[in-house]
Amino acid sequence: MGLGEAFAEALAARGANLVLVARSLDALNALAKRLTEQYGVQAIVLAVDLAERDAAMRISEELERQRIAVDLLVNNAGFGLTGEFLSNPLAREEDLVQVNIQALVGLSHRLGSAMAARNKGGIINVASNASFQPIPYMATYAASKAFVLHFSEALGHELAPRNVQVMATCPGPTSTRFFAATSADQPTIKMDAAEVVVRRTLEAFDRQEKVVYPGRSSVRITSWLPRFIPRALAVRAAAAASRGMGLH
Ligand SMILES: NC(=O)C1=CN([C@@H]2O[C@H](COP(=O)(O)OP(=O)(O)OC[C@H]3O[C@@H](n4cnc5c(N)ncnc54)[C@H](OP(=O)(O)O)[C@@H]3O)[C@@H](O)[C@H]2O)C=CC1
Ligand SMILES: N[C@@H](C=O)C(=O)O
Repeated sequence: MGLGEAFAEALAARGANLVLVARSLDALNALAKRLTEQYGVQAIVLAVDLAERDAAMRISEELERQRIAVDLLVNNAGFGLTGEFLSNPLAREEDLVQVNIQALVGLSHRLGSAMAARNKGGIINVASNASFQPIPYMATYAASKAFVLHFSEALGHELAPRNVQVMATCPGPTSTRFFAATSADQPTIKMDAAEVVVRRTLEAFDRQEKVVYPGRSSVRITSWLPRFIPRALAVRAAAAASRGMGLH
């Protein structure tokens, strides 16, 4: 189960109506049907490729057309690229920036504006344990997640007086399809379950936390270390970890 499906299920279990966004229409429809039947909520499906530059605009226009006001935006969609930066097609690297950063900024701006106007709302942005240091052989991905963390903290400060709560969640390796799409060699035993990561994320959001580390503590420690060692050493250590995961 991906983190997006786990968020959808946990929120449906709390009685929330859902707008589900991804590219895979059949999978979205199957999930919407299951959650509607199981939890009695409404679930609307929007099949959108967030790698397209106008994706956030099209989503917000469709929501306006259907007169849907979003109370909680979960910016979860994202993907990783591994290996040497120069060995990846530039178009894929640019897609990553578009999906992991630009779409998240676009949706935060468009839906965040509507929330601020209503003086009520919430945004959860999915960052990562990769947010805390540069990671050679995952360079663009880790940088995108550093962006998500910093952006969320700053936006949270700006939107707090408008009663819009913003939180970044920083999972460690989690058992989803994420790693299958990369060259990483990551045994499942070392990963957290998506349901646990989502439960801890939503509990932290309920406590009005700004940043949450919903993974196991051994991973959280690796997010502290770079604060206490020279940056060049942190980069070398991250490169060694990447090699350990078979990324180079
Ligand atoms: N798994 C992990 O170890 C960690 C993951 N994360 C982050 O969690 C988030 C969810 O990933 P995870 O569940 O693990 O991975 P999955 O690959 O299982 O899920 C990724 C989700 O993003 C959607 N998505 C990907 N590309 C696009 C696109 N171009 N347009 C629209 N939707 C897209 C996918 O749907 P579809 O393919 O149908 O479009 C899918 O729902 C990501 O932001 C990831 O970076 C953070 C830390 C750890
Ligand atoms: N666990 C992280 C990378 O190694 C991530 O998937 O974001």
